[in-house]
Order: sequence, then structure tokens, then C-alpha cells
Amino acid sequence: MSNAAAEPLIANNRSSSEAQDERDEALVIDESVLAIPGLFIWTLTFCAGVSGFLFGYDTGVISSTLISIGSELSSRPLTTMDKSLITSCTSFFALIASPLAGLLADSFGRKNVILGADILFIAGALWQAFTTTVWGMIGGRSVVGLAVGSASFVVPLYISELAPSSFRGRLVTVSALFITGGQVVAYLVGWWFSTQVSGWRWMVGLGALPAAVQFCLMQGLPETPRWLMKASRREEAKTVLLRVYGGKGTDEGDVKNLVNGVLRRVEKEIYDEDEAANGRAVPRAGKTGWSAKVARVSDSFSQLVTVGGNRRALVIACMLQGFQQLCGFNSLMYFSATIFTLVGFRSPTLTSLSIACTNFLFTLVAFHNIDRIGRRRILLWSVPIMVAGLALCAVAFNYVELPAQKAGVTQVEGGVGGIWPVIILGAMVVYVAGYAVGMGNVPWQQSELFPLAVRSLGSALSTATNWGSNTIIGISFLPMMETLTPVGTFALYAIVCCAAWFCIWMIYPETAGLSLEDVGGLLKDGWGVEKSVRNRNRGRRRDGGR
Ligand SMILES: O[C@H]1[C@H](O)[C@@H](O)[C@H](O)[C@@H](O)[C@H]1O
Repeated sequence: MSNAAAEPLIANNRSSSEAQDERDEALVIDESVLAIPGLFIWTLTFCAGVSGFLFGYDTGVISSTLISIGSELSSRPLTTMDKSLITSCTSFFALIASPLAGLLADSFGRKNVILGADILFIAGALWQAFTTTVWGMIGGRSVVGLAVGSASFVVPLYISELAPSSFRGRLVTVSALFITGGQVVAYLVGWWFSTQVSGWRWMVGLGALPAAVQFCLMQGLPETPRWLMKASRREEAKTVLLRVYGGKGTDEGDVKNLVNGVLRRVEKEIYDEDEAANGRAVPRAGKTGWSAKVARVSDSFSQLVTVGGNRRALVIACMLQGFQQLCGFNSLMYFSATIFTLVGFRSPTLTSLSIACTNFLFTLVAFHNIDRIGRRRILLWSVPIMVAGLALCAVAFNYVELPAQKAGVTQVEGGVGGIWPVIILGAMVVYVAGYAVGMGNVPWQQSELFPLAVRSLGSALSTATNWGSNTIIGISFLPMMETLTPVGTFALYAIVCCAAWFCIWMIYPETAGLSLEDVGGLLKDGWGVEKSVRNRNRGRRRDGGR
């Protein structure tokens, strides 16, 4: 698809908007002097990314765990209700935790929320490993849910506030790589321990290990410079920025200029925010005490919904996170083994591994391309691939005669042969590849859409949208397979993807390469789609089409 076809019409009045663009460009910090991210920023990204691994591991391990528990909890086999509760309590508590973590991240810092999530990951893992009852398991999974909800919100925020803008997309995608890598490891661990006596206790308990390692590693890492500035700790912020931008081959003078530039822009943002808050009689950021905190939170919320630019950022972030889940990917993550059993694969668990591996491998493709191609373009190109995969799936299910039992019942020995099951698998792989390249990770770039004043709360609410939609998909997939049939279910997901493509095309501007402070300017008076695409194309032409 050509670019022109993919973008809305450019406004006629180019000259005045171009003049404005040029004025804006004068404020942009030139980070092209940074050839590659330095060791320091990689270390930060990898240490923080371990939370992503835990998110992936803990959400991925549950399918094998459920199969292996047998009658070891409450001395009886798990009922369907037990299984649903054990699975969905994690996403439900993640949904509750993400907005709370948003408030904590503003008061206590991003790093402390990561550390807090580690403690919850460890407690939840051990709780599950040693529990003897179904309710104990639900309790442990809920604690893990609190950890997953906090981590899934705070890690992209932590990385994006530390990363130089030219690498921000890629560095945030590292956390998506950790998530999908965690899911692959969870499938492998599940497959390995499923043959051992009480192996499931190891499956869930092992989650404590990376959390403990991360807890130790994070002790030596800094807070984000943007949070430090907000907490009036300018010197510390400067030290962190010098380390972020410094590194082998970078000129010391360039680094100082860059750091001063970033500090000035963040300072201006905080100053503007303080001035505006003064006008609204809101206590300043340094003020402690519960009444000051509550006043700031409610002010933050009203800023988020009443200020046009913030509201647009919230709509975009929630729209992307909602579609990431409602496109149905996690129904494969949670139930692909069930589907593959139904269509007659001999080793459904191993076949499911191909879904997890595809997800991981194509997240690598996203990692390589997200800053080069851009978030918007990568989505506009990859969502049609998802639609094609889903449509082929729906067509193929038409030709597969499923066993007489209801689709929702697991462990049905399918007796279907022929080419169609293989086509279903191929179509799912195509769909997952399309998902992993765009939808699977671009929504996690959410933090860059919000200005500092509402960044934490905005990211938290969009993360909550993700977990809310995740819960809906988890609960609705099996009933939909029964009532709508597999053909209807996959066709419906295809329609959701078409709606996603249209919304992205209409309202999601290109944010690749912009500094965090510039994205706010883009959404100030509108969705900023035309302007962002025009600037991006101009930049690409300047860089020889890269
Ligand atoms: O970005 C992640 C990733 O795509 C995972 O594979 C998926 O299970 C999560 O729900 C999603 O948030």
C-alpha cells in the first residue's frame, strides 16, 4: 500500500502550517550525534525488562499449570469454574493494580514501583508453589496479578523516560521482547515439568527467581531524570542524563549540550505545569501530606480529561491498548492447545509453542524496525496481515469437521485429518506474525503520548484498558467458539482488526523520533496526523529514504 493511500488528505493550507513546523523544529533537540545507545542505557533497559519477562512467564505458564495440577488442590480435580477463576483473577487484579501503580509511581518514583512489583512477584510465586487448596491458588494468582499490572505499566514508562528519543521505540520494544520471550520460556518449562510429579509447583514457583535477581540488580540503578526533576532533584537528574547520553565515541561537548537541552525542556514543562496548577490553586509537586496528594491526583485526572491534548493522548493510548487485546491474540495464547486438540493435532502443546515462538521472533522484527519505519506505518502495514490470517482461519474452519462435543470442552480427541488443520496453523502463524510486528508492542509505547504532568496517570489508565480487554477476551473466547462457532469467532476478530486499522489511520500520529516533550505539542490542537506524517517524510527524505 502506498503511503499516499494510507494517509488522510493533507490540508490545503500548507504554507502556514509549514512555517509553524519550522518554528517547532528550531526547538527540537538534535540527537543524531548519538550513533548507538550506550552500555548504561542498555543495562537499564535489560534490568527493567526482567519485569516484562515475569509478565510473560506468569501469564504464559498458567495453561500448562492447569493441565498438570490434577487433583492436588483441595483433593479434587479442578472444575471449569476453578480454571476460569484461576486464569482470570490474574488479569482482573492486574486491572486494579495498574491505576494504583500509576499513583504510586508519581509519589514514590518509577524505580520503587518496579521494586515493589518484584516483592509481589516473589510472594505470589511462593504462595502458589506451596498452596494446597484451590482458593490458595486463586490468592497466589491474584498477588501475581497485582505484580503483573504494576510492572506492565511502569517498565515502559521507566524505559521511555530514560531513553534518548532516537532509540526510544526500540528500547521500549525490548520490554515486549522480554514479555514474549517469557511466554516461550513458560511454554518450555511447562512442557518439561508436566511429566514430573508435582511439577506444576516448580512451574509457578520458578517465577520467584528472576524477580529476586531483578530486585538485587535494580538497587544499583537510578530513578528516571524526568521524575527526579519533578521531585526537585536536578543535580541527580543531570548526572543520570550525562550517563545516558555519554558513551564511547560521543563527543563530550555534544553530550553536555544535549543534556542541557533536555534539562531545559523538562524544566519548562514543569514550570508551565506549576504555573497552570497555581492558577487552579493545586498544591505544588513538592508538597507532602494526604490532602495535598489527593488534590494533585484529582487535578491530574481533571487535566487528563479536560485538556484537549491530554484527552487526545488518552483516547489514542486506550484505543491502541484496547485493540491490542480485542483483536483476540491472547485467546491463542491461553487456548491454542485447546484449538489444536479440536482440529486433531497429535501434540497440541508443542504446536502451541509455534505460536509463542512466532510471537517472539516477529517481535524481534519490530525491534529492528520500529524507529526506522515508525509506529504508525508499522501498524498500518501489519494490521492487514492480521486480517488476512484471521480471514484465512475463518475460511479454513469452514472445511474442518470438529468433533461433536462443544468447542469449549478441552481434551477432546479430534479426528480431523487432511490439509485444513495445517492451513489453520499456517493462518494463525501469519496472524501472530502480523500481530507481533505491530499491535503486540506499539501500544506499549503509550507513555510517550502524555506530557509529564499526566504521563503516569495516563499510562496507568491505558494499561488498565489493556487488562480490562484482556479479561474480556479470556472470559468470552470459549463461549464465543460455542455460540458463534470458530468461523464466526475468527471472522469477528478480523472485523475488530479492520476497525482498528481505520481508527489508527484516522487519529494516530507518527511519534517516532520525537522527543517526549515534542509529542505533547503535536496533539495540542488536533490529532496531529498530517503534520507528523509530513515531518516524518521530510526527515526521511533528508536521511536518504531511511
Ligand atoms: O505486548 C504483549 C505481548 O504481545 C504478549 O504476547 C501478549 O500476551 C500481551 O497481552 C501483550 O500485552
